[in-house]
Amino acid sequence: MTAPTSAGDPPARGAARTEPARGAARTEPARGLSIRMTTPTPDRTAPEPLIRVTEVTRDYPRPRTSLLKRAPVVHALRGVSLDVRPGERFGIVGESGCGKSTLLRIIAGLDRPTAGQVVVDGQEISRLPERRLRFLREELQLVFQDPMSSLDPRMRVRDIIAEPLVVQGHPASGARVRELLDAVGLPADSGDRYPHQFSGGQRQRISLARALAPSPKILVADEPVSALDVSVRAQVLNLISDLVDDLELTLVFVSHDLSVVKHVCDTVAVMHAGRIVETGTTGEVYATPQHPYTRRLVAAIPTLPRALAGATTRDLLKGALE
Ligand SMILES: Nc1ncnc2c1ncn2[C@@H]1O[C@H](COP(=O)(O)OP(=O)(O)OP(=O)(O)O)[C@@H](O)[C@H]1O
Repeated sequence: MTAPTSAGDPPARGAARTEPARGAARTEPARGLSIRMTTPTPDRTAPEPLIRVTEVTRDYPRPRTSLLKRAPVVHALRGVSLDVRPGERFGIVGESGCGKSTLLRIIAGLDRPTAGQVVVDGQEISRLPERRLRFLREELQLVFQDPMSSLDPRMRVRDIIAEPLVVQGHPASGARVRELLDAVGLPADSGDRYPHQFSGGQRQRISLARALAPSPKILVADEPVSALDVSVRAQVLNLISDLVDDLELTLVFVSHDLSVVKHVCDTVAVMHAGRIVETGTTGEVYATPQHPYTRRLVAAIPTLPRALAGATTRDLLKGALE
């Protein structure tokens, strides 16, 4: 990723990458999907990024409070620039209200910037009419925070998963739906059931299966585990990570939680008040944060006391069990 900067910010880190590439050969693909067997290594030398955001601003008008005054404006994004390379796992972190979801919506062509440019796979999308965004609807798929509200409760799971294919005019065979269910670790008969018959983690697996149905190049995830029980978060994060590897996806992953981004992403951009204040590999940003805001975020990551870090549940409950 090329380092984005905003006027007045400390310099963001450069394009140099010191973190080892996530390139080890894998032995097993995600279950049931026909895929290549090696993990993609982010292509640091690719001439063109898959996503290039240049000086994007987004202002939202607020309701007028007085006839005599101009309507106030929320500056949700203030000159954001970033590049995401093919195969990169790009995390965006920052506290609530800093503009993460707005940025994702603009990258996904669901909202338009007030100014600036967004190029996805070589096409400038920010001014394209909806009918010319069809390529984006196929290449880029989204997973949202709350699977219950993003899955239609009246539809069977098989129809939910097939929906993006049907909308795009592609055949949606039962075999393809079963293949996708298998890839996300759900039993084949899940297709006959409804979303409310699944747990939160399973519903997020359904969302992932639906997102993967059109074989996208880019997966965009907006806080995909923050509505889930802590106990299932790691499973869903590992699943996302494996699917991204196995299907050679490019991932854009938003979270307010740095430890979640560290788990999944190789690159991170830290957002604060509508700007990106720091970017770099997750390794460098977490080890040596440069911007004061990043330093505060990193310092706030909860860590177990060293003595407890390697302890088993039995060790921790020892006194109570005896
Ligand atoms: N459609 C809208 N109309 C008016 N203001 C908006 C709209 N969407 C977002 N905003 C405002 O823009 C700012 C950025 O919002 P955004 O949802 O992008 O932040 P976020 O970092 O994703 O926060 P969260 O994690 O809470 O979703 C906020 O002040 C928000 O209130």
